[in-house]
Amino acid sequence: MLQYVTAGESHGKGIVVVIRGFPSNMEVDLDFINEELARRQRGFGSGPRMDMEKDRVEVLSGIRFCKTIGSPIAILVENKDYQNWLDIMTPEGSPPPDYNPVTIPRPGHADLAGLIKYRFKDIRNVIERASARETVGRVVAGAFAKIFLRYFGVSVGGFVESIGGVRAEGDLTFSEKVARASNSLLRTFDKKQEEKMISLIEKAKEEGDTLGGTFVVGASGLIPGLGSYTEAELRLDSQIAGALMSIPGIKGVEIGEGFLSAQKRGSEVHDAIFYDSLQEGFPFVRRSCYSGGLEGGVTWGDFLWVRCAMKPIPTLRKGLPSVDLSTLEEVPARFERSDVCAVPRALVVAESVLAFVLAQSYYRKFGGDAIEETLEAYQNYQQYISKFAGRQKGRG
Ligand SMILES: Cc1cc2nc3c(=O)[nH]c(=O)nc-3n(C[C@H](O)[C@H](O)[C@H](O)COP(=O)(O)O)c2cc1C
Ligand SMILES: C=C(O[C@@H]1CC(C(=O)O)=C[C@@H](OP(=O)(O)O)[C@H]1O)C(=O)O
Repeated sequence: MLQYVTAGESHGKGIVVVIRGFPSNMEVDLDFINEELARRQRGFGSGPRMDMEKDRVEVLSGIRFCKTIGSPIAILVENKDYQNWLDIMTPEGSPPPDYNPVTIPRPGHADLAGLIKYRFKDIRNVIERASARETVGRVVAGAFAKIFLRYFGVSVGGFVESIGGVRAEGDLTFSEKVARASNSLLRTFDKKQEEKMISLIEKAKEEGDTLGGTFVVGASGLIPGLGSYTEAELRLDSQIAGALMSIPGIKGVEIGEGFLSAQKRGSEVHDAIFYDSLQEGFPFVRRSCYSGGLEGGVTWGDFLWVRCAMKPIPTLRKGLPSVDLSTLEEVPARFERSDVCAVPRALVVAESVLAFVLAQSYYRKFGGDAIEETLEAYQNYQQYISKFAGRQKGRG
């Protein structure tokens, strides 16, 4: 079973991720993992913290001479900002005499709910772990997953579709959109609309406000048969939705055109099946992908896509009404250094969690202690898939 766990506070020593279950002998490109971390840091609308941090992995275990050795992989990514928080984030001693606990919760953040739940007096304890700084660990795990998926010819990507209601437009394929988005400031594919989005973010910033948006993530090169309809938790759509929904700020996930299809007739949204004898490998093709590439919680092969909605950032410079819990007075919510819009950064996190779920489903299907064994099982399955049409013919 492929799994990971992250640990670490936003202003603590660093973020740690422990990943278990990857087979041995997998080539690990640390430059690629560091580039994934850098991608998570970039994106118009980010706050000043992203100029301060230079996220890079320090491998603590599980890799030798650029290859996995089958043991748990432990990685540390240091927080540069820790140096400015030593006396506040120290695991030892007690708070400095002039330290003021945080007592004004921000609407939209975990502050109040976390304070109540964990019986704290200082919201700082909540902020530190609820912060999306933790997503550093998810991107590291996702980068390993992307490396694993490459062995099977799978690539994962995405693009921003809208910010604050301004939508990118263009009749392009998924991969064309991903390619165009990859070197744009907001990771979107429509230059013209991007300018409008940037102005919107600048205006929100000036006015002490924040913005959210939507993005699409997907994968290509998939085999048919990942996931299962046999048990609720094995459905790949539920695993993907759960993983994406766990990203801080993500409030909506739809598989393919989930919400649009609710307004249409079946004949308009179910992806018809065609037989193309010239198609190599798997000849049953679809000419549309409203379903997002999943039926019954199982991939039908090649392509899969999902749309996510991110709410506006909860920390507003012009704080919404809140209550100072130490006086019970109504006061504006505290402002603490923050992003204005993190949709392009959240997209990188979403790619990572999607990659990890897909890596889990490949590993569940093919297993193996060493990557050679995983590939052997995969090749057997590929052979079965390529002969599938021939075997079925005449059986009806
Ligand atoms: C990449 C990324 C960056 C974020 N940056 C901030 C930020 O700077 N300030 C903030 O208040 N929230 C930020 N958020 C969102 C909060 O972490 C999130 O809204 C909060 O943890 C509450 O969780 P919920 O929105 O899922 O309910 C960010 C989220 C992501 C994914
Ligand atoms: C640190 C990151 O994002 C942080 C996420 C975050 C939040 O509340 O989620 C609040 C801000 O934290 P800080 O006030 O320490 O700058 C963001 O910068 C990061 O993405 O690496």
